[in-house]
Amino acid sequence: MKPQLENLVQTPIPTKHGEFILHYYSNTIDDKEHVALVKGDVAGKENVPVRIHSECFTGDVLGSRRCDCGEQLDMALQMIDKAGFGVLIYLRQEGRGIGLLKKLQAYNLQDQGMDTVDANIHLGHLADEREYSIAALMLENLNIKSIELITNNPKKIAELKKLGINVAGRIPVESVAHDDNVGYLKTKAKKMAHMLFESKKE
Ligand SMILES: Nc1nc2c(ncn2[C@@H]2O[C@H](COP(=O)(O)OP(=O)(O)OP(=O)(O)O)[C@@H](O)[C@H]2O)c(=O)[nH]1
Ligand SMILES: [Zn+2]
Repeated sequence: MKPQLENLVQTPIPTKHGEFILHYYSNTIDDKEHVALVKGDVAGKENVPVRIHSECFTGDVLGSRRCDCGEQLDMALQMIDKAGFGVLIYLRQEGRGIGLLKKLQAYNLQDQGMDTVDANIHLGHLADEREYSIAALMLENLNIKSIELITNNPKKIAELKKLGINVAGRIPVESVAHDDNVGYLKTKAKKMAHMLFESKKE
């Protein structure tokens, strides 16, 4: 049976990036609380700016400097606010899908010299175990015709296209690298094909 999604509640959330409507979804794929933060009128629209953000408790909530997630979240909301319409889909697939416990273990392995990809593999996981069918169902539920995806990750774009989402373009979201995350960002560029440091490539 095709996975099902239900839009159970919508409620206004005023943020520092203006007013959004938070949509709470239940689904038949997992028991996680996936949400979409929607600004303006997106139904029936083309080229809607969309950020599909995977949960990062350490980066999003604690402001960890090991990664760029918190900054990307903030930058994406700012972009959507500026555009006057758009969607932030917040998927509860912590740690690129391996969960918080394993991500924290992976951090300790990274402190012993492994990079973010090898640490996942050492723990018996894939480098990236995420899956975007819930995001695709949310976009369908919101009746969005085509999106401009806020991302540096080409794999995310390819996965969404495979799920039938019309990705009309990409909006880069590059934070400023610093000492605590530059190694992590370089690994993402080198091993995961993220479009980072492009202007600095010779
Ligand atoms: N396993 C693991 N997960 C991480 C690590 N650092 C961040 N994450 C998780 O990675 C996810 C974010 O993925 P990223 O690869 O940073 O970015 P992306 O979403 O693929 O790409 P962008 O759209 O460009 O941000 C979140 O779920 C984080 O919890 C790490 O070192 N190990
Ligand atoms: Zn993070």
